[in-house]
Amino acid sequence: MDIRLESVGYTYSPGTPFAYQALQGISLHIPHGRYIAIIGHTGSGKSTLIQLLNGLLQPTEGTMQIGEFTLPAKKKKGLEKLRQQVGLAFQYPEYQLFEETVRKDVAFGLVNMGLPSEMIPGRVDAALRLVGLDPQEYGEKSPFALSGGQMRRVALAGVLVMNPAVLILDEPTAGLDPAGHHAILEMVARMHQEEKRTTILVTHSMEDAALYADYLYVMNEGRIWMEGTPQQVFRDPDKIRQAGLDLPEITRFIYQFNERIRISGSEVAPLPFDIFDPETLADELARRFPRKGGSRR
Ligand SMILES: Nc1ncnc2c1ncn2[C@@H]1O[C@H](COP(=O)(O)OP(=O)(O)OP(=O)(O)O)[C@@H](O)[C@H]1O
Repeated sequence: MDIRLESVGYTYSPGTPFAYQALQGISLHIPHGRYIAIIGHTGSGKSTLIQLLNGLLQPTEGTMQIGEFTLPAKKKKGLEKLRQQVGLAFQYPEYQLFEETVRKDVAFGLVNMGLPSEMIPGRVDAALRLVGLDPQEYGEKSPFALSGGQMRRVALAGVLVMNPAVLILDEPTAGLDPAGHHAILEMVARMHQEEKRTTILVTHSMEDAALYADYLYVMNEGRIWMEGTPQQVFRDPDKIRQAGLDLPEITRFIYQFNERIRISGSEVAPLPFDIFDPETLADELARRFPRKGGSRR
């Protein structure tokens, strides 16, 4: 499902004294199957943009084409269908859990869309497995008797059960500890690899954007400030900082390392800027500084 936005703008409460233009001049093309990250400081327009993408808001300027859907749409019915195909997991999605059991909660969207009841249990259990929860073990539990990370998985299963063509995750790891953070993002990465569903991650973490996404949009004051692969975007630290953001820590290290070897006139080769994970960095450094004279043992 390709996504195209042409000069899209969005104004809250237009024509009133409270009118506020949150987005302007947004043009972008996301081909199907990409893993995108949207980054930007607080208030830069990320949430407004993703609410446009799933039809919760309609553009007040410009046009959008999301698969077969054209926006602004004249009929509400089309927007409901769009929302089924573009799944949006809000920040702290666990606050939206409300049913007595995990299975009932995950089934909610399917029941609502009128899917025949005999088709529901199979889809619900498959969605639970997809997020790493055993349906036998968790299906009949109360969602409120689960850990924060497990609740988030249940909420995500409730989005995935609709089998959306596009999955949007608004800060999916906010409030989780480092292990929970890593587990959720690894799970999303695995699902993306297996299912090639367009995935859009909204994040404040430059590290996560660089590690997981193959294309980034940097938002600043309601506009797209930069876009490109992580390597392209993080090659311009001044522009990143002008948007109130910083480089991933590994990229900062690489800049400093390359600067040191340049100043010292060392013959060590500079590090490439396409490294975003510690293991690859360690390998590159080990190659540049092999132990002399073999093992000491
Ligand atoms: N309902 C609303 N009415 C008026 N202005 C709004 C409304 N919602 C958001 N805004 C304003 O629109 C701008 C963009 O907000 P948005 O929530 O899209 O930013 P964001 O990048 O998602 O921020 P955060 O990282 O804090 O979630 C902000 O200046 C915000 O104050």
